[in-house]
Amino acid sequence: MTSSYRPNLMPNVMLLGDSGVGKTCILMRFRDGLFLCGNFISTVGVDFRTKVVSVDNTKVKLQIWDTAGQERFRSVTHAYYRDAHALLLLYDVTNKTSFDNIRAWLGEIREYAQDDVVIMLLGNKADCGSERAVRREEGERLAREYNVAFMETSAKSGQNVELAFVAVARELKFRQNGQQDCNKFNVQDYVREQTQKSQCPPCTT
Ligand SMILES: Nc1nc2c(ncn2[C@@H]2O[C@H](COP(=O)(O)OP(=O)(O)OP(=O)(O)O)[C@@H](O)[C@H]2O)c(=O)[nH]1
Repeated sequence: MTSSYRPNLMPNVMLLGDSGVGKTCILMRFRDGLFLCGNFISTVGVDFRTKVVSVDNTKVKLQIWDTAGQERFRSVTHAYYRDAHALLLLYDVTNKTSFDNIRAWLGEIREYAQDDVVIMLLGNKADCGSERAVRREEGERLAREYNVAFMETSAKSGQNVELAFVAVARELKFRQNGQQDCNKFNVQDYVREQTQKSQCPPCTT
């Protein structure tokens, strides 16, 4: 029956961050499980994809907007902020400038997005160990300062990519159910727990 495929929730999720940080690759990894190595074609304006995720028994159809990081498209992308329910804000851990620019991105978010938008900061390209220019702790500190969730990701290895989208889907589902004030779900705690679990050494008992 078609009704079983009807999503309960269809939030808009936007990908933001400097050009080249990996927004399109994160989306391709999440949606199609693919990574096209070395294939950098800058997004023009805004691109759109959907993917359904299950949160407990709720189907959440994420409507994902992949924006161009290039400055010349800024006025186009600003027009979409207002309709976003969640923002995944990326920097590239091998590119210090992209990290330094996060404060400016957060300023734009404050100016153009809804006050209650869910924001998650992602340090992408975590697979590039030897080229790293931004330490994980720096990302964590910045996220704490702005009171947003944080994790490092890799579109190449898939590290934390699914988790990032599922975490915002969970947060949005709980908010829609009016449970945001009940301490039942907190996206920052959830992300911290889940990333700690994945970093734990294997159990020996
Ligand atoms: N090693 C590594 N490379 C990545 C990763 N994510 C993206 N890249 C590479 O980074 C480059 C840019 O990726 P895109 O996803 O096109 O970047 P973007 O943020 O969408 O860029 P704009 O569309 O210009 O805003 C490509 O050459 C990708 O192959 C990652 O997690 N690890």
